[in-house]
Amino acid sequence: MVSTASEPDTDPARRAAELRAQLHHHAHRYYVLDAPEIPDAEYDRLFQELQAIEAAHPDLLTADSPTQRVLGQVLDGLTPVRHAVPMLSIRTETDTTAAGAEAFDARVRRELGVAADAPPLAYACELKFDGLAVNLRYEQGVLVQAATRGDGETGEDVTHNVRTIGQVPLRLQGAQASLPPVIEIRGEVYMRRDHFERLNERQREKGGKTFINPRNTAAGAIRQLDPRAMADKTLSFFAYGLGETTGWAQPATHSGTLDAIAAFGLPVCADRRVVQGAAGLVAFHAEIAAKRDALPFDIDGVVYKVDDIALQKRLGFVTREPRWAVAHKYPAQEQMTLLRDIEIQVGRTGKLTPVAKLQPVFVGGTTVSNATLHNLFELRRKGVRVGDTVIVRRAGDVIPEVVGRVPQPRLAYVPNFRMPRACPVCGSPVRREKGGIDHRCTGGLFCAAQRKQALLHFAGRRAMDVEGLGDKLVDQLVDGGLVRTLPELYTLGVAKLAALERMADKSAANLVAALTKSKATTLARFLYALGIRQVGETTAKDLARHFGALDRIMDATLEQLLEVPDVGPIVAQSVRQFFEQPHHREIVEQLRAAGVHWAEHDGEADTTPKPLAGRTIVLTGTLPTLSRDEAKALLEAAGAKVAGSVSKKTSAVVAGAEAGSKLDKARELGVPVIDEAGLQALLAGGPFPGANA
Ligand SMILES: NC(=O)c1ccc[n+]([C@@H]2O[C@H](COP(=O)([O-])OP(=O)(O)OC[C@H]3O[C@@H](n4cnc5c(N)ncnc54)[C@H](O)[C@@H]3O)[C@@H](O)[C@H]2O)c1
Ligand SMILES: [Zn+2]
Repeated sequence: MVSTASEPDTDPARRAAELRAQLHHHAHRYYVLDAPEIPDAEYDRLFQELQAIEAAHPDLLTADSPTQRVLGQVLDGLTPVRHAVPMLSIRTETDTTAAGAEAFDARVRRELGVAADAPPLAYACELKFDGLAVNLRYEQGVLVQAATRGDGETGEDVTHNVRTIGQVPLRLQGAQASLPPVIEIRGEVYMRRDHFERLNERQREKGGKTFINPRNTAAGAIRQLDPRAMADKTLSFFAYGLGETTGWAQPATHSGTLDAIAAFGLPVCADRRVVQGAAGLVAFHAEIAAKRDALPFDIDGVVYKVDDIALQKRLGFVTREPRWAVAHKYPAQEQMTLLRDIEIQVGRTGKLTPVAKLQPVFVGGTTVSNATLHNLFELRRKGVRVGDTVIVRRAGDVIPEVVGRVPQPRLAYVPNFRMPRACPVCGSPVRREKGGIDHRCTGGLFCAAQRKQALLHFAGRRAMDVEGLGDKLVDQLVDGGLVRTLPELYTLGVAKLAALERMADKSAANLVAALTKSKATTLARFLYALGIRQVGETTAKDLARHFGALDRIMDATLEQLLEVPDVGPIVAQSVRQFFEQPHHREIVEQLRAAGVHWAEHDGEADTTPKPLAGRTIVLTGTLPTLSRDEAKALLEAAGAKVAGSVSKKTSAVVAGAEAGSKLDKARELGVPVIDEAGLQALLAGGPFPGANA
């Protein structure tokens, strides 16, 4: 563990006061500002330390101690709501082993005075969602108010925002007469992990501020004054309990109550079960632990509740917690640790990612010593520097990331991190596109980090179309040092290949044959195969058509490139940059020397007839003889643009067997529909059908 401040005081009274002050500060950051400075696990440690001191020195207990009250507060601007039934906290069992569950069962049985040989108690087991508690008040079946927990007695009115959550029904399901006059349903507003990742991905693309974790994002969004702040955030909801009810016969069990709530149309999580005794609790805890990473949302534990409502009533409450429930935690998904260094990793697309080298820390169930910092902009915005105490998050199968630093003074000056000017893998210059966020190695095919990706792309069906050269084989070829550059592919012989694992003589011979076959290609395919950034299939075709010869493309100036229809400054720049690299030219020469060839023409002087110039065609369904790619190639050769979806601008739809929604759309819009025979007629220069030209 890393200490956050100077050495703690050893005098219990002074230490207790210090802890109370710290906990109040962090509770304010967390509950009121939705901007915690330390991970929950650290807060919990401080909390437990205070609890332990108070237990050992009861005279030090104060009424305002964070251990005695729920610490939320009403935010300025939101209307306070007095809860008819207080919203409590839940006692936490931090012993993440089976002992945690056994201790709860033993306590409940003792408090109920259950005999040692009595049958086991039934418990309703649920997930502990990591979000924000809200109370939904329905009157005559209509949602009239949604409120946060606040300090438990008084929450804040967030009806305006909760209304925007699609999963929360504005009206309960069921016959009007069967709906209770008043029912308050309690549950957790949360953000799914994929929604959170997407939100942050968008922020990163914009160079905007990223959010720390789904919990604080959800809590922050729901407490905004302006519901427009919710627009780009998708929140979800799970119901787990009740507040005030009138005129409703509540089922006799908690699990039955949740069934009834589900029948009203509220989402109730399917991962819940009624179990018997401590053994059942332990089994549930283990079962959920195993699937925690695969859940689409964050949980920080499971909750056990005595299922029988009558027993719940007998057990009652202590200060801030019911006696009949406990939260049994899992290892935290956020921890703090020391940032030892920042290194650069070069990805398969050449992107340079700053990676945090951490003092190893146990987070989200594994020991983490590397975590991503995404990009220079994010690193700078988070303000992290080597030597800082940082917060690391690892949740689900998302790669661990540094989400921020723990604010504390630095003892020494540490310079700000800078991106290297040369790629640490291949030494090529590093560039950032104008207005872009990412730094990239310009080494392309020359860079070992980009080699596998480059080979796979090169061999792809729409590129050089080398049959049988897939993922696994590329891994073997590169890792085994057989292929370091694209041209080396063509030096592979049967003997070398057959020596590879899982490679028989026959398959080696097949691959060599496929490589030989791929040498006869087109200029467009070859250009596309080189993997020039921004040059997709269509652009490659445009360039090939316009220039006609590779040398003219390699030597083209920016101005000349910009003359190509549909080529803008970003593409032109990228083509220039690629061919400015001497090793790229070398690779091209070596490929030509290996026998890769294509037909060239005089470019502008291209005189092949273009009967379909200016037409946009959509292909759908299976044609009797032409494959989709063949049809596309023929159409493009005739000057047509092949589009993926039907609109008013579509000139015609070529429909084959099992054509689906595109055909319906064409009919709806009155776009002419033809079959393969009709297509052949058009290619031959026949008249164009229908009115949509
Ligand atoms: N990082 C910080 O600075 C900081 C500061 C304060 C609090 N915290 C964190 O907040 C948590 C403590 O807070 P608390 O008192 O708000 O909540 P709690 O952990 O005591 O649990 C009560 C809450 O659990 C939620 N919950 C989720 N699933 C539930 C289910 N199935 N049934 C019932 N309730 C369910 C409800 O929102 C409920 O209000 C801790 O995890 C603590 O680390 C962190
Ligand atoms: Zn490189």
